[in-house]
Amino acid sequence: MQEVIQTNVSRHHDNVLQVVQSYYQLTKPRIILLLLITTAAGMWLAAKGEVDPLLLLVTLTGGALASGSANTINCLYDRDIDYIMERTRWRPLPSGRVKPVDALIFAIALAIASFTLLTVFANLLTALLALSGIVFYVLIYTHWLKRHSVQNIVIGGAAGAIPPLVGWAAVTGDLSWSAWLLFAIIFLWTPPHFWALAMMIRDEYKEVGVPMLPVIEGDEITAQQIWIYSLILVPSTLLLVYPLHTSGFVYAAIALILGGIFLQKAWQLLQSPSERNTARSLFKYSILYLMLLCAGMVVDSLPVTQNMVMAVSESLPLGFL
Ligand code: HEM
Ligand SMILES: CC(C)=CCC/C(C)=C/CC/C(C)=C/COP(=O)(O)OP(=O)(O)O
Repeated sequence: MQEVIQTNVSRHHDNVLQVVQSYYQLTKPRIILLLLITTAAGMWLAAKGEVDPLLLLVTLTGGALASGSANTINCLYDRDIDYIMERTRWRPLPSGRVKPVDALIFAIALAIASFTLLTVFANLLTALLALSGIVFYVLIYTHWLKRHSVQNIVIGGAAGAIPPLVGWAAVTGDLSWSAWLLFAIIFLWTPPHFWALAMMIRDEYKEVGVPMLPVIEGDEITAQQIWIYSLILVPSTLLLVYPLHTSGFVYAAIALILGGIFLQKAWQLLQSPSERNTARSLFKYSILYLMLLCAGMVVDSLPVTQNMVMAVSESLPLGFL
C-alpha cells in the first residue's frame, strides 16, 4: 500500500514537471537569453556603466515575459508547419503536450504580466516598446510576412531588434541615437544569422512552402546577401565609438576583432555557398558574436574600465590624439 501511494506521488511529480517543462519550451528560452543580453547592453550604455540592480531585474523579467509571450503565440500560429518539419515536430503544441487554448491563455497572461511589471516599475514607454515587440513579431512577421515574402526576416527582424530599445527606455525614459544604433546593429545582424541557418535547412522550409531566401533564390544569392549585410553590419558597430562617443577603445577593439571573424566566415560562405558546414559555422558564430559584442559594450562602459583607459592614456605620449 505504502509503495503504491509512493509511486503515485512520484508519478504526479513527474507529470507536474513535464507540464512545467512544456510551457517553458513554448517560450523558446535559449533565444530569450540572447534577447535579454541585448536588453542588458542597452541598459548599461544608457546608464553609462552604472545600472540600478533592481531596475535591471525588473526590466529583464518584463522583457523575458514579453518575448516568451511572443514566442508562444508564434508556436501556436505555426503549429501546422512545425508538425511537418523534423526540427520542430517535438515542440509542445505539434506533439500534443499542450492544448492550443492553454497556450493562448499562457501567452496572454505573460503579456499582461510583462506590461504591468514594466509600467509600474520602469515606465510606460518601456512597457509599450515590449508590447510593440510582441505585436510586430506576431502580426507583421509570423502572420503577414513569414509565409508570403522572401524578405520576411529582413522586415520581421525588426521585432528582434526592439529589446535593446526596451533596455534603454527603462533607464532614461526616452530613446537616443545610440539606442537606435543598437536597434540597427541587431536589424543588420539578423539576416546573416537566420539565412545561414536557412541554408542548412532549406529543404524543410521548401517542404512546408515557407519562402525563405535560400528556397526561392538558391545558395549563391543567399551567400551574396549575407555578405552584403555583414559588410554593412561590421562598420555600423563602430559608429557607437565615432561619431556617437557612447563607447570607447576597449569596445572598438572587441568590435573590430569580432567583426573581422564575422566577415571571414561570411567570405568563406561566399566562396562556397553550398557548403553546409560553412553555413553552420557562420550561424553558430553569429550567436557568439552578438553575445560577445554586447559583453564588450558592457565591459567598456564600466567605471573601472573607463578609469583604466584614462590611466593608460595619461601615461602614454598620446598628446597628438
Ligand atoms: C526574424 C528574425 C529571426 C529569425 C527568423 C530567427 C530564426 C531562428 C531559428 C529558426 C533558429 C533555430 C531555432 C531552433 O532550432 O529551434 C534560431 C536560433 C537562435 N536564434 Fe534566431 N532568429 C531571428 C532573430 C533572432 C534574434 C533577434 C535573436 C537574439 C538577439 C536570436 C537568437 C537566437 C539564438 C540564441 C538561437 C539559438 C537557439 C538554440 O541554441 O537552440 N534570433 N533563430
Ligand atoms: C521586445 C520583444 C518582446 C521582442 C520579441 C522579439 C522576438 C520574440 C524575436 C524572436 C525572433 C525569433 C526567434 C524568430 C524565430 O523565427 P521562426 O518563428 O521563423 O522560427 P521557427 O522556424 O523555429 O519557428
